Amino acid sequence: MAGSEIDKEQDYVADLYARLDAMREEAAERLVTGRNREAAAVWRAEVARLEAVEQGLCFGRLDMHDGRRVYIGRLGLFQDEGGEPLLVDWRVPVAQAFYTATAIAPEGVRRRRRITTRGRIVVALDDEVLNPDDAGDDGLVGEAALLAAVTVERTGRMRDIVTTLQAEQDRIIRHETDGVLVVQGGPGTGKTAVALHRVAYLLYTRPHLRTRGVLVVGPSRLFLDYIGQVLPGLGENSVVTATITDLRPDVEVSRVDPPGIVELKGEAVMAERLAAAVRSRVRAPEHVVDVVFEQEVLRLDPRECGRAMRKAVQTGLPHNQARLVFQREIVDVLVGRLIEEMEAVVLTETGEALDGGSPDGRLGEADLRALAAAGVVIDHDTEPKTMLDEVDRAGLRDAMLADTGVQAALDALWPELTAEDVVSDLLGERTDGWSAADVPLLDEAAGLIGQGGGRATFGHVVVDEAQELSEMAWRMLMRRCPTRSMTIVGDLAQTGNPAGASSWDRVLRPQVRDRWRLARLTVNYRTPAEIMAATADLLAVHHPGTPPTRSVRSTGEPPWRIGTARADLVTTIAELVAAHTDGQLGIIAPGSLIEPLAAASSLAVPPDLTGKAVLLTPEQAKGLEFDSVLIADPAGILGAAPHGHNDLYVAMTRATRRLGVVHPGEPPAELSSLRELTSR
Ligand SMILES: Nc1ncnc2c1ncn2[C@@H]1O[C@H](COP(=O)(O)OP(=O)(O)OP(=O)(O)O)[C@@H](O)[C@H]1O
Repeated sequence: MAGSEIDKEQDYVADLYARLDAMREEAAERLVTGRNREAAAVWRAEVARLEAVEQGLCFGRLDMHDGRRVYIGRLGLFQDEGGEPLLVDWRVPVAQAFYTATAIAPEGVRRRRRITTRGRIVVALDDEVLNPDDAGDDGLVGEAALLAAVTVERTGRMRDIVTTLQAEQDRIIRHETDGVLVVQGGPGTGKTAVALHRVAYLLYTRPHLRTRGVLVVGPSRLFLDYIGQVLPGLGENSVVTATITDLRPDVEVSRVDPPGIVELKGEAVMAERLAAAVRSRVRAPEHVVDVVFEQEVLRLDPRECGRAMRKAVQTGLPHNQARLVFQREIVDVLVGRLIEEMEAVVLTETGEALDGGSPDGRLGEADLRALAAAGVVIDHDTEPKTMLDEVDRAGLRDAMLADTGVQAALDALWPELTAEDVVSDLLGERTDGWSAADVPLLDEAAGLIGQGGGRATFGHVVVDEAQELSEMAWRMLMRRCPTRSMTIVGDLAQTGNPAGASSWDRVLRPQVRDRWRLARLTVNYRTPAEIMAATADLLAVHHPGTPPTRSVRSTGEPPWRIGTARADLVTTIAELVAAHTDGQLGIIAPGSLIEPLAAASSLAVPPDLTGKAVLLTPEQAKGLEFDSVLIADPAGILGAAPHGHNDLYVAMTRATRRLGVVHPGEPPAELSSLRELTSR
């Protein structure tokens, strides 16, 4: 590329940064002089957005057949207000061709130019002329830049891929569905990256989501830290990230359930059981209930109770709120009864006959006669009057509701519940702490009894590693997304949770019926072909029919295995870790080996993702990646959990370059075809 061409682009890029600097200055000034808190918040967000786009502000240019030239970058810049665009945001329609135009379908593009910058300096230009005559199409766009991006050394923090997004990814990012979009794809196909870029896209194209809020759910805090820089790097700082457990910060998780229990607690039928448990706490009495109020014994008929209960249930309110309706109904009955008795006393003093009045406290015929005999004038033109007016009745109602005796009687019929009581009663255990699998149960119970007030909801929810969610966790999430606008990404072959998904239809249909669309990603950008080939046996046995992903590159380095005596496993791994110098190393081991391996190699527990060597379980490794991966005791991983084969698959597919396996004794059959190293 002629130096002068780089110089020209350098001048252009320098102008873009100058414009950016001017906008930053203006935003900073407005932040200082802002009139109120809302204005300050807006300008603070704008300052953050403008700061975030410093690296790689402009990364592409399209030269169109009609002579237009479009520069593409992380945000839109204009000459001045209402003026010519200098830089087009990657999310606007005209920028799409940068990702999708091919020689066969050039979309009006004559030339696509990639502009690589370091800081504010243009260091390389890479041109593709889209000429239908030389369309050797492997489906990849900007292959050189893509390969450079996927081979770069990993740092323990995910980066955005806005400069090298591929067409199949771009189509998902811009998918127009309002409902649920499920993205199924094998390991390394960019599901996480795509989900996060889709968030940035949706926030840009549907501004109302900024106020409604976007939630990104991930499998662990470790994973959320790993992806934490991506959206800010795209200028989006307003997204909430959480694990399912984080959504209930009031619940302290302190126990781990065995897999069989996790599975049971995750099943949707638990929702029915909880609902039945709550319903069973409301019980109509079989006999008359005596309610004592200020020395009066008021009799409550089972039928009256039943009527009040039905009325309360018919409101459809949650248990604790419906309880208030029930109480009001019953207290009305009791007040009526009390008034009857009070009036009976008055009337008795007149020496006349009684008819007991009517249940609502209105005067009966005999009462009216008795009152007339006593010289009380009744105005027959208006409603028959009781001797006590509405104010008196209201006062009596309040006094009754505040009375401990009355409350005790009402509580026995319809008790106030807490979610904690409902769940521990159902589980038949008075727990000394909660497990992660209990959280969706507590949340469900809170919804049933009306404890969930103030629960945050979101306009769009992204679920990553979505195969890990139990049916109960899905219910919990749906309560936070009333519009059911969601992007769900995952891989059913990687399910590790015993209560996780084996079919998208099965988990989603009960929630959204057929309002979901499936999109697939097929190209593996992380794992080289040699490593994917080594997973073929595992996939064939446990997920027959699952199409293997197509790796974008091979490294010429097949994965290897080393057999050791069990007693030597930890020292063998320690030696390999000590000898490792090339890039970031992930050591993936069954939970039982974490402590001894950490001690032998001075590795951090819990893992530190920015370390040169990171020790984790397959569960913790989910969604992460390392330059090299060492698997310790694959048979231990296979046997440690019901979905051990999926855990091993996850472990094997975390490497961007090299994979090694150390196995005590014979290797598991699925790995026996790996090249065996006899000496290290
Ligand atoms: N178009 C792309 N350009 C550059 N890098 C890419 C591209 N697509 C994906 N990658 C990189 O490939 C790696 C894998 O991506 P990601 O973690 O999103 O995959 P995944 O499908 O979520 O994987 P898994 O299911 O194994 O967790 C990441 O390093 C990501 O940056």
